[in-house]
Amino acid sequence: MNAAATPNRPTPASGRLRVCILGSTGSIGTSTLDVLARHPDAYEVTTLTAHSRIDALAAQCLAWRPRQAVVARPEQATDLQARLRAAGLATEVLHGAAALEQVAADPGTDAVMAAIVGAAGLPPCLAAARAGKRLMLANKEAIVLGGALFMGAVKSGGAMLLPIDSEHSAIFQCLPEDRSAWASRIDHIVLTASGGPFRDRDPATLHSVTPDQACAHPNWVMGRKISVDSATMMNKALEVIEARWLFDLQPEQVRVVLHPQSIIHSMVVCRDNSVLAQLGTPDMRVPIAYGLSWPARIESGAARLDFLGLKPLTFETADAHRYPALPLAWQALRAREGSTAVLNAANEVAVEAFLGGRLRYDRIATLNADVLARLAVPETAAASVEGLLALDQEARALARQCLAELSA
Ligand SMILES: NC(=O)C1=CN([C@@H]2O[C@H](COP(=O)(O)OP(=O)(O)OC[C@H]3O[C@@H](n4cnc5c(N)ncnc54)[C@H](OP(=O)(O)O)[C@@H]3O)[C@@H](O)[C@H]2O)C=CC1
Ligand SMILES: CC(=O)[C@@H](O)[C@H](O)COP(=O)(O)O
Ligand SMILES: [Mn+2]
Repeated sequence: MNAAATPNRPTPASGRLRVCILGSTGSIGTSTLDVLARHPDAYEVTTLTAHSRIDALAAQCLAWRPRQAVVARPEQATDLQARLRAAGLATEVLHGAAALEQVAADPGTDAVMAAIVGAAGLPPCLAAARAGKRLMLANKEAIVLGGALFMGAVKSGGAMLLPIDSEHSAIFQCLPEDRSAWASRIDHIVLTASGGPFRDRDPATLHSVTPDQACAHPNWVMGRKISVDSATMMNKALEVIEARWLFDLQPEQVRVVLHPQSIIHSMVVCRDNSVLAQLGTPDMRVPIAYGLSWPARIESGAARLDFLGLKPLTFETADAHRYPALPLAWQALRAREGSTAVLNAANEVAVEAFLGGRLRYDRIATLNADVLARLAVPETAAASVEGLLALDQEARALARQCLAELSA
């Protein structure tokens, strides 16, 4: 196949890949800009988006001079537009959820970095997929919510879906470029999990954990929501579901092992029991650089592994007693389609409540399990975006009800 002729490996007149970053003010967004800054001749930033950090977005716009910027609300847009005009920038400032979809599908953009946190990222991801973009997916909640519908949009839109989540990038890096060869090669995959900040803590004491303690990840610096997910291992549960869809696997073909050093980012166990692993220092700029440059490789800024200076690489069982959220992934995958959307929605409500001081840490998994068990997913819910978004809302309402019951 002529790579240059495919829509996701475009050759714009400038010769530079035109990149939209959804969620540019976050951890993945800023790491993406860090990688892009190393390659000014290869990439151009067309679009930056933010939700609450408008000052940070303004600074990014001044540095990158994008064609478009998106914020959440009209008054933020008016304010930012005035600031950028005063600085002599022609950037058009848009606002709202529809604007995110618009910029994700913009014909003047070749590649979309999906770095919004949470279910809010699904509609713009779908828009990018339908428009045939190179879609670099960090926003795991979007694929957990979207499931088969998300993958269908990627296929029918002719998009190139590139995993950014470190584990899924690792698996992707271990697999051949020809996707039709994947099924015959893979026996199963092993996602590595750090175990988070409470790997050695007595589970009976987890009720008193504070948000700052939960966000103190041992190996990665990330946004607060994913940091809490890593502590509870809901992050790994979401990643199991994400892997099921990205690599078209059965639930039992996705396994998890604790690897506290986060040096092996995940592994493919092949049919012949050969194991392929991807290793590196824990730095998201590696998967981001690979998403931007695939199938080539570019400098990322990450430190190289020093094998002689490494601590021993160790492995442990991911214990369901310590991490009760983890088994919910397989439970949801085996239940009616749409159940993973329910689990994700419940978790978003639970984590927000925990970060806001309204839910005990050790009740996040309880709330998620309760919502998953109590909500009867309608048969056709997963057949349309509207059905999935309605299900997401229903699960959030039930989660808020469970929250009130747990706090009573
Ligand atoms: N951080 C990491 O290392 C990794 C992250 N991921 C995944 O990548 C995604 C982003 O994570 P991370 O960068 O850590 O998160 P952050 O919280 O650091 O950043 C989130 C970004 O999304 C924006 N945002 C938040 N809510 C909304 C909304 N409702 N609508 C539109 N934009 C919104 C934020 O804007 P603002 O800042 O202006 O409020 C910010 O730009 C998550 O899905 C996470 O699971 C996956 C692997 C690793
Ligand atoms: C960097 C990344 O991809 C995160 O999802 C990371 O995996 C979190 O680490 P654990 O969930 O393994 O603690
Ligand atoms: Mn990950």
